[in-house]
Amino acid sequence: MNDLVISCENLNKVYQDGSNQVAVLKGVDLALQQGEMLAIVGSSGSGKSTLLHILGTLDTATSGSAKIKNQEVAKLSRTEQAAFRNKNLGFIYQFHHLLMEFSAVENVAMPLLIKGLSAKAAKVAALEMLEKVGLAHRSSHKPSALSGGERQRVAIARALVTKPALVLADEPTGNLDKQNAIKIYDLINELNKSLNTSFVVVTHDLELADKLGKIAYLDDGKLTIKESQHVA
Ligand SMILES: Nc1ncnc2c1ncn2[C@@H]1O[C@H](COP(=O)(O)OP(=O)(O)OP(=O)(O)O)[C@@H](O)[C@H]1O
Repeated sequence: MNDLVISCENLNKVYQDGSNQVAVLKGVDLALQQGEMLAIVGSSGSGKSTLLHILGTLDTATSGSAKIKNQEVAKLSRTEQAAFRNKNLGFIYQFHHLLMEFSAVENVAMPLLIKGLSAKAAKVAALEMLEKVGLAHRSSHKPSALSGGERQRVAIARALVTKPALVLADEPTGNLDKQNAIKIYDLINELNKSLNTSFVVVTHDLELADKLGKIAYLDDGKLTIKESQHVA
């Protein structure tokens, strides 16, 4: 068994837009080893979110193969896909999607409660993860009492608390200023090193993309991958 966390071959996605067919992904190949990180860049509408959704089992390709941890995810039933997501994947979005009426630690504990952990065990693990993202001292605060950067840290802790093999992030710093965005990418690098979690991050910002190990350029439905110049 290889250690590929992502293996895509000849992935195609065609949207039916009224009577028009729109080909968004045209024969995308992608391989990522466990622990590697990848930034996906490309112009608006180039298909970055579409690709991320396919990798996240939230959408299916029109044709081709998408394996996550050697599992052809399109072959799973909807219920199996949900279980697969809970076990193997974490998600981070531009707008953190935290539950505003719950504290930071309650937000981070939520995926573990859904998995069936006891409230006590979930809280202990959530506090540990908040410590890793530098927010242990803000654990009892609700999102409304946190800064934008702190909220994104809580969202990262929530994505990682189940120890997923792969985290998929769509413009995770799109809502932050540059200084805070850089801090979030530094944190992603730290967590990648300590947990061996793979990250695939969609961003418009080439400078931030360069902080991850590889950059994939999506253009006219094709993906070109380059090693970044960044030395961690
Ligand atoms: N459900 C859909 N039906 C029809 N067309 C769609 C659908 N979803 C996305 N598209 C089209 O597919 C193309 C790719 O969309 P996608 O959201 O993946 O791009 P993106 O690179 O993430 O863009 P952005 O950077 O603006 O978020 C766009 O032209 C979009 O309009």
